[in-house]
Amino acid sequence: MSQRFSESLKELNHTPWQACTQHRFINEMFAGTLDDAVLRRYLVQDYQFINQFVALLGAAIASADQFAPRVTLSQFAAMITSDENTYFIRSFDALGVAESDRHLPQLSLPTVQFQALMLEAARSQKYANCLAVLCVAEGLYLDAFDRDGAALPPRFEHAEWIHLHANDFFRGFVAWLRAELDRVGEGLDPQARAEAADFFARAVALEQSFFDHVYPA
Ligand SMILES: Cc1ncc(CO)c(N)n1
Repeated sequence: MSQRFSESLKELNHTPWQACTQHRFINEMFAGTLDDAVLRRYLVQDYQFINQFVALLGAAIASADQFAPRVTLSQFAAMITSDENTYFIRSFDALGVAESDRHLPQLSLPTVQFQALMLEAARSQKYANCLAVLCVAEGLYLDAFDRDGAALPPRFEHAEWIHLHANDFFRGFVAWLRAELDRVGEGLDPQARAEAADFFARAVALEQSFFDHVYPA
């Protein structure tokens, strides 16, 4: 009972969580050896993920129970829609991504499924469900990209993506998200906890298929 809710969810999903944090995509990005075609597919699909992700942040802001979490979530939304958004645009330019693929690409199955999961969490209007999905998306990326003592690769498309998910602001936000899921989880009845746990598990599985699917079969 004393275990943190956020920690217990991570442990329950340990196998797919670890498959993501040790994924070849992350390793190749750190090594600077990632195939441009793989990165292009990833970024084109991820920009569509981010679109719905910002909407999920909006739903978390709307369903939060206090002003303080609204402020923290809004500040994170500000980062995503400024520094992270311009990273995508500059990377699309560097990788020669066509205008149509930036704004209206053909969506892959994992992208469609992830968008649907985020929309479902948003529409539930339950803060805990929104937090569960946010905790996966950001917590998993922190665990994947925040590697002790690892040098940044030379190209900005690789280095900046790593840095966006391994800096003090991001570390602080993920620590806050985990504590917030613990706090909100405390007040839930068993059914609502199970519902949030289910969102968490589905999000982890989708993170894995998202990394997998940018590689040719
Ligand atoms: C699919 C996916 N999950 C998480 C993140 C982190 O925001 C991202 N950019 N894309």
